[in-house]
Amino acid sequence: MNLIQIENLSHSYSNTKALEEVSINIKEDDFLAIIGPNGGGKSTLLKLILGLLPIQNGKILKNIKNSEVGYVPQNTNLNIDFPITALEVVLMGHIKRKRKIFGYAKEDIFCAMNSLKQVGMEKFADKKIGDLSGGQRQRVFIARALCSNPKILMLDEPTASIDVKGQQEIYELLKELNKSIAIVVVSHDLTILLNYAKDVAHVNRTLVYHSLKEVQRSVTLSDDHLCEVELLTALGKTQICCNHEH
Ligand SMILES: Nc1ncnc2c1ncn2[C@@H]1O[C@H](COP(=O)(O)OP(=O)(O)OP(=O)(O)O)[C@@H](O)[C@H]1O
Repeated sequence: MNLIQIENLSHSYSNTKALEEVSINIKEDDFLAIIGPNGGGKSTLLKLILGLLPIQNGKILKNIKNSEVGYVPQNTNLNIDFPITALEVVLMGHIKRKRKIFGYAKEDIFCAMNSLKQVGMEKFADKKIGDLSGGQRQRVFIARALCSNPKILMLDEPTASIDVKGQQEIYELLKELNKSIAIVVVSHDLTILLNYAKDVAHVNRTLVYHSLKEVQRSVTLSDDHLCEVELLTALGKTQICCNHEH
């Protein structure tokens, strides 16, 4: 089932045309990587899907509620010195939360703990967010986005400034979550493309969609090792061809 249908979406900022005639569907079991050069329009696309920017041209049809689109923004490492625990960060994402005068409602804490459990961080509930590693912190932000039981989880550069081991753990977590939630990741990191994503959308004002299996097959067929530049070049084109010499 299509959870989100995007049809002929265009968006401009004063004189800059950021997106032009972009169409793509997001289905319930998708693991979609959105890649492309700096300034290509990836964040604009994400913001339009999330309703953070008004639609100028084209359509976004959602077969789910807005609250069922979970979002993990970029740069969530900001304000890590703020004295707040992992559990409190997750509670902040609880849309139905009834704030009591002192503390939180029991059912909200139960829900938040459940989200922390989903990302393997329940033992760190009372730790200050600033005392966690980059990878652990990102898991907490994912838990926050899981609070509203999303059908799609959208993440903007989820592994930026996280060490390799932490990145791997985040990807494995996303793979696990993808058993029941569609995952959409904006990333410059090709690991996610090569090992985790099922499909890829290359966004550079226009959008070119590829099934990743087909891309990998065509890129690896002509070579023993996968050249990242070739892969990116191939993804930027409608026709994939990697028969040239190294
Ligand atoms: N608020 C804004 N006002 C004016 N121009 C903007 C604004 N936001 C983005 N742009 C321009 O729109 C284009 C697309 O930007 P966008 O941030 O969507 O790209 P991106 O692919 O997410 O880039 P990056 O990979 O660097 O984050 C760029 O040319 C950018 O300069």
